[in-house]
Order: sequence, then structure tokens, then C-alpha cells
Amino acid sequence: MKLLVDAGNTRLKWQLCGDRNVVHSGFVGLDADEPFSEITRWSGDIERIAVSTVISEDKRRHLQSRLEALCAAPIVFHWAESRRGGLVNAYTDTEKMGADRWHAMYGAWSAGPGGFAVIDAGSAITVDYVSGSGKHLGGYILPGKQMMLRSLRQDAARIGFDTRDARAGEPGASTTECVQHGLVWLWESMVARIQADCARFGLERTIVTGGDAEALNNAGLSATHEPWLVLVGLAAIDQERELE
Ligand SMILES: Nc1ncnc2c1ncn2[C@@H]1O[C@H](COP(=O)(O)OP(=O)(O)OP(=O)(O)O)[C@@H](O)[C@H]1O
Ligand SMILES: CC(C)(CO)[C@@H](O)C(=O)NCCC(=O)O
Ligand SMILES: [K+]
Repeated sequence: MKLLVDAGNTRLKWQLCGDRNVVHSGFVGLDADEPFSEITRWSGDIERIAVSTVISEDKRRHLQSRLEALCAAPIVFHWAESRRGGLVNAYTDTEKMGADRWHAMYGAWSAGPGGFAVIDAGSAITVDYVSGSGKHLGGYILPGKQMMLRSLRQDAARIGFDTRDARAGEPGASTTECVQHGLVWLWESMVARIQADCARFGLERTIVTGGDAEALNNAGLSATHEPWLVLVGLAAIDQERELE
């Protein structure tokens, strides 16, 4: 079996795959004491490990030693590339792009024809546009939901608020409402902007992934929710690299 790992800034997602399908999968906090405790019972069956990660080099090394302790299988870290097949990265400095963005794009690219937008609503929010011919048109990086709330709480002395989620974006009449409605209002604006861009660039598909994917759809995105998109792209690339 192959172990696929997507280690983000908040959470680690993993899948154990057989020849044809995903056999087991899970989510775990990045800083969990025993992130792979669920996987140890299958460690003898793991033949190869493929990783997509955006964590710091220190944390990446720590992750690598954890994986080495889990089993003896070779570990391959995959990074952003300037192109793969017909998919062409807009970055000149390709290695600066988060591996998760490239793998998510490749996952969407491999899934079918037509231009698309990929939105990853994780610790940070990323938006990437790819034309039907595979040209990455570029993207955006924004603070994610928890990051926005945390910075309001930490960096402004008098903004105290409850954590309850709001669905409405109308003007608030308390700090909590102003903050929580503000988030909905901002997201609705972002969604409208993404939809306008998709129309302008002629992109037919919108795929959303990440911990806040549902919340973005609730803000009107109506995208296909693919929680495992990064791992779909990673799996495809790792398989191609194995055959090279
Ligand atoms: N059970 C959960 N645990 C942690 N975050 C969650 C959970 N459910 C939803 N979220 C939301 O998901 C976001 C984190 O998403 P995700 O797990 O996709 O991030 P990540 O992949 O670690 O981040 P990134 O790839 O951006 O570094 C948080 O901002 C939070 O609002
Ligand atoms: C933006 C995040 C944090 C999203 O996970 C990640 O893709 C990343 O660390 N990117 C590096 C910067 C870039 O993509 O240009
Ligand atoms: K991610």
C-alpha cells in the first residue's frame, strides 16, 4: 500500500491506498503527539510514502523522522513544478509556490476537461485559476478564517467577540456581530469576485477543498467540494514519478 500525506499548517491529512482505491484515511492535528497512531497497525503493509507539505523546514524534518519511525518504506516529498503534462505553472520562481496548490491544481486538471478555479480554504485561503488549455493564470493568497479571527483578537485591544459562526452578513450591532457578520460579508464578496473571474476567464468548473470549504459554499460559492483534492493530485504525480 501507499501512504499519501498532505501536511498543512493546521492539519495533516492522510490516505492509505491499495492498487485501485483508498483503503483508509484520516485527519489529524499537525502538532498531535502521535499523528500516526491510527496508521501504525498497517505500517507493515506500506511500500511507499508520498508527501505534499507547506510546513517549515524544521517541522518537515520532524515529520520525516516520524514517518521513518513508522515504517521502512521510501519517503518522497513532492514540490511545485513548472509544468506537468499540459498543466503549466504561472510562477517564474516555481519552488516558492506551496506544494499543496500545485497538487490541488493537478488533481483538478487530471479530473476532466475544461478550465477551472481551485479554492483551498485552509489555514490560508488560496485561489488559483487554470484555463482549459492547462495554463495557470495565477492566483491569490489570503488569510484563512481562523487566521483572520486570531489577528483581530490579538492585534486589536478592544475587539473581544464570541466564536459563534454567523450565516448573515447584514450590518452588525455588537462586536461579535460586526466581526462574525464581517467575515460572511467578506466571503460573499470573495465568492462574487471568484464567480466574476470564472465568467471572465471562461472557467467551467470550481472546486473547493480545505477545512472551511463548506463555509465557503454556504457563502454562495456552489463549488464541487473535494476534501482530498491535494492528495488526488499528489497520488497522480507520485504514480507518474514512479514510472519515470
Ligand atoms: N476539525 C477541524 N480542525 C481544524 N480546523 C478546522 C476543523 N474544521 C474546520 N476547520 C477549519 O479549517 C481550517 C484549516 O483548514 P485545513 O485543515 O484545510 O488547513 P491546512 O491544510 O492545515 O492549512 P494550509 O494548507 O492552508 O496550511 C481552519 O481555519 C478552521 O477554520
Ligand atoms: C498559502 C499556503 C500557506 C496555503 O496552504 C501554502 O500554499 C504556502 O505556504 N505557499 C507558499 C507561498 C506561495 O504559494 O506562493
Ligand atoms: K491545504
